[in-house]
Amino acid sequence: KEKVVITKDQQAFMNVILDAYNRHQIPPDVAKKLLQEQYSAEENFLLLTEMATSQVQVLVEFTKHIPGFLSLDHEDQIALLKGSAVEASFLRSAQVFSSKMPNGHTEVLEERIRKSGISEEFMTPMFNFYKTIGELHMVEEEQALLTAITIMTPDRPYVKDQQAVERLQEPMLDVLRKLCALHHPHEPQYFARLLGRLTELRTLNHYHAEMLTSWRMNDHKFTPLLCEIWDVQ
Ligand SMILES: O=C(NC1CCCCC1)[C@H]([C@@H]1CCCCO1)n1c(-c2ccc(Cl)cc2)nc2cc(F)c(Cl)cc21
Repeated sequence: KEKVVITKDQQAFMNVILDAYNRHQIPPDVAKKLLQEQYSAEENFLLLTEMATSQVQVLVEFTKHIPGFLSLDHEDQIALLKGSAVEASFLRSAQVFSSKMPNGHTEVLEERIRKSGISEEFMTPMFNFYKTIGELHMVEEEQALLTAITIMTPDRPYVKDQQAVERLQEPMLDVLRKLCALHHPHEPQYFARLLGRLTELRTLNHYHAEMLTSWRMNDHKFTPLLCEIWDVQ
C-alpha cells in the first residue's frame, strides 16, 4: 500500500484555494433566518434571490484566486462562471444544510425549506443530495477543492479551450485524491463518492430553472445578475 505524500507545492497550492474559499463565503445567515421564523413563499423567494445574488458575487472573487483561472481566455472565464454558478449554490446550500447544528435544528430547517414555496417534485432529489453530502463529512479542504473543481469543469457550454481548463482541473483532482486517502484512510471509495456528487449536482442544475419558475407565487422577480446567470426571465 503506497504511502500517500502531498508535496510541498501541492500543500501551497491547496492553501491558496482553501484560503480563498474561507475568505469568500457568505455567512450562513439564511439558515439563522429560516430557523428564527416561518416566511411566506414570497419572502422565501426573495431570501433565495438575495442569497444567490450575493453568493454569485463571492463565487467570482473565489474563482479569481483559483491558480491559472485569470490566465484563461476571458470569454471562457465567463462561460465557466455561468456554467457552474447554480451548482456552486446547491453545493453551498448542501454544506450549510449539513453543517453541525444543535439538536432538532436541521429538522426545523428541512421543514422550513419544504414549506418555502418550492414545488413538491423537487424535494426528493434536492434533499437526497443534501443528505448524501452530509454523510461524506467533508473536511474544509475537500469542500474548497470540490467547489473549485466544479467551477473548473471543461465541458461547460461555450467553453472554447477545454484543454486549458482540463490542465487547471487536473492538479486539483490530484490533490483532492490524495487528501481523500489521507483524511479517509479506511474508505478507499471515498474519492469516487465525492466525484459522484458532482454528477448529482448536474441533475439539480437541470431542475433549477423549473424550481424557480414553479415557486408557489405569482410574478417571480429576479435580480439582473441572476437573469444573467440563471436561465430565467
Ligand atoms: O437561500 C437558499 N440557499 C442559499 C443559496 C446561496 C448559497 C447559500 C444558501 C435557499 C433557501 C431555501 C428556502 C427559502 C430561502 O432560500 N436554500 C436552498 C435552495 C437553493 C436553491 C433552490 Cl432552487 C431551492 C432551495 N437550499 C437550502 C438549504 C439550506 F440549508 C439553507 Cl439554510 C438554504 C437553502
